[in-house]
Amino acid sequence: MLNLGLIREEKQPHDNRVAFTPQQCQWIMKHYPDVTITVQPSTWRCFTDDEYRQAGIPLSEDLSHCNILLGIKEVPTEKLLHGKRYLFFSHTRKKQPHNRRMLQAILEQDITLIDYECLVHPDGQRILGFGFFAGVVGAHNGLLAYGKRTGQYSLVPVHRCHDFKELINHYFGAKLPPVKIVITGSGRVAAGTLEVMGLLGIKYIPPEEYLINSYAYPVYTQLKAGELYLRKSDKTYSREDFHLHPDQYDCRFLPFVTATDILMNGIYWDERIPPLFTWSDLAKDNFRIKVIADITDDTNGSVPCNLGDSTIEDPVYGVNRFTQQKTTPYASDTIDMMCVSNLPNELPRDASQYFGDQLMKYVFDELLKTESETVHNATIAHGGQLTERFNYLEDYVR
Ligand SMILES: NC(=O)c1ccc[n+]([C@@H]2O[C@H](COP(=O)([O-])OP(=O)(O)OC[C@H]3O[C@@H](n4cnc5c(N)ncnc54)[C@H](O)[C@@H]3O)[C@@H](O)[C@H]2O)c1
Repeated sequence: MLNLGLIREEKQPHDNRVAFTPQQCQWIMKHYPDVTITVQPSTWRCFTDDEYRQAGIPLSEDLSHCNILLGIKEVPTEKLLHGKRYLFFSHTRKKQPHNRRMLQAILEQDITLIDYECLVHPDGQRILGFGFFAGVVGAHNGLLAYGKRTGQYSLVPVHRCHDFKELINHYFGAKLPPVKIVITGSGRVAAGTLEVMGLLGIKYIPPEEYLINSYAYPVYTQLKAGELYLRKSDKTYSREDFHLHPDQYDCRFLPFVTATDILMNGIYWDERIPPLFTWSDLAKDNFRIKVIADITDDTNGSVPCNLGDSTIEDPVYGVNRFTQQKTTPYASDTIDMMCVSNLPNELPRDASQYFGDQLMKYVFDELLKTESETVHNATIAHGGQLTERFNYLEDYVR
């Protein structure tokens, strides 16, 4: 018998997402007679307690009978239950200082920690992530900001919509000016931005044509890593080599800054990868980009004028192109930056459903097995010890 518990998100500020929707819970209980699900009540979850109740899913404050507890964000140490098997995003594998105490408590309390982020397919691709809806919301927010800046159209903020379906209804009849949009990346985030392009009927143009032509209707192009980076020595690109030695590559984004109104950035980035452009490029007269939806969202990262996160309530700030200072947006010398770090929380019902679908498809049966390589490889702590794979965290917890 497997007793699953969906825990209430306790980390501040409260996250509104959940691992399984009421309908998904119902489906699981119907198809897996040996599995029960109990939901800890919550007033801030995107699905209400009543929605679970109506789906026939029991609610209980006490989850001590559960053998697996599913959350989303880190669990405050005082809320951890001794000896349980937990799945959530622990953000400990890079030795994040703010989660050190939590991992220590997990070890002290004999808890098994399986980290969603470490669950991967055999080819190394991550199984779970919220990137798709980050891409959807980020693209929408970028367009909304451009509409505010130009005064040419207006869009409803996503977080005012009940769900994605309602957002799509708002797109009916939306007419955009002949704007040029560049999308970077090819992962889940990029897929979400492409979804919005499709829904709004924005036309795809190959990069070479996009660079030299003007259009009487809205268009976008997409730059994947292979189109963005070239090895300095021989002007080639190999994915494997780039991932190993990104510092040996040049970035080819610059021509696009003179041909683009909105940048939607969804490319993977770390410190060794060259940025898309520099501050001095930004100060030049021919720098045409007016709005950047930096969905990747690394402060001073692939987009150097990302000066830190913005919030769902106040998603856009301005950056003065010459003084490099943060200011109010939509002024003549500003580039307007959308740098929300928790975009999927604007569409929590859909983001949760998508997450639950992936969890169901690729992880659930693994959890039921006594031995699973997928689960084993994502297990950070077990029986009061770090697992072999995560032994490198020893100095972090000691
Ligand atoms: N703002 C938000 O709310 C939000 C939400 C989710 C994700 N994100 C960020 O967006 C970015 C993209 O996320 P995603 O979900 O599309 O990722 P993804 O895992 O779906 O795709 C990442 C892409 O980067 C490439 N990649 C992976 N490892 C790489 C490496 N070492 N070097 C170079 N390229 C590599 C992959 O080939 C893939 O094409 C990430 O930085 C992520 O943190 C932001």
